[in-house]
Amino acid sequence: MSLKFAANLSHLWPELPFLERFVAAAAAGFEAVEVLFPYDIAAKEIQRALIANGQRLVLINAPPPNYTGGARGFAAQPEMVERFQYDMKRVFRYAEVLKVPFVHVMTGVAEGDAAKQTLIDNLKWASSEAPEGLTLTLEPLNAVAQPGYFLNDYALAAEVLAAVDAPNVGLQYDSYHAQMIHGDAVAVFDQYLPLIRHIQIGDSPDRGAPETGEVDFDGLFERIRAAEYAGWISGEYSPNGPSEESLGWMLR
Ligand SMILES: O=C(O)[C@@H](O)C(=O)CO
Ligand SMILES: [Mg+2]
Repeated sequence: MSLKFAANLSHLWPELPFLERFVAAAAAGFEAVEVLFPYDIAAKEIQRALIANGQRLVLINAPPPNYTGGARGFAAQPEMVERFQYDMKRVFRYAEVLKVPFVHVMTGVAEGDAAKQTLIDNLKWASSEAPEGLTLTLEPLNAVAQPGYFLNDYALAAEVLAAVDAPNVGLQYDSYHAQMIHGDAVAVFDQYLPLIRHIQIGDSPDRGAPETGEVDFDGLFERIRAAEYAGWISGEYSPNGPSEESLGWMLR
């Protein structure tokens, strides 16, 4: 089976103005892109870029940090429940206009049992409010990249997902974070495969392009193929040079 690739335009082609990154990604063969926080730009403008370049937007993050003071989410913050619901409604409208299939819900900085329960409750609410066809994802982020971030471990993500128990909420696997957190990105993929709905790839420890660090990409792509994974695989890393020259992983 052929794998489906996407380019993360928040990371790739950093030297280009935002809307020109769609053009560069199309020229490199990407029919799908993801943008972590597109909310600075009117949905219409992004829609125009997608149509002009024959692309679809497969993932955005929530909530919009430019709109909510820069925080990397607050889905696990007990005092922010009202704001979470308000912001998620805005995210749902944005996702609907752009027909986005995945929204990564960010937990923010938090710790403890109350934070975990808040995250579970917020996700239960969001899963029942999400528009048809939209899947919400949780992505464990490593403590070097996101100090104090609540969801910093795959086992914790699995625990939360089991408690939420909703078909439209799943795991976002990122090889860079998996390697940083657990030391073996391939083992993490194997262990949590049944929960994975979306994949991002980058190497560790510097978050460079695949094959510039410690992640075993031969092993990872072998497992992805063996699993007959039918979702998206998005390049989310900081290229050390022209982005076009960092795309060897697509040939796998
Ligand atoms: O891996 C990451 O850092 C991203 O996927 C993300 O969503 C953090 O903003
Ligand atoms: Mg990621």
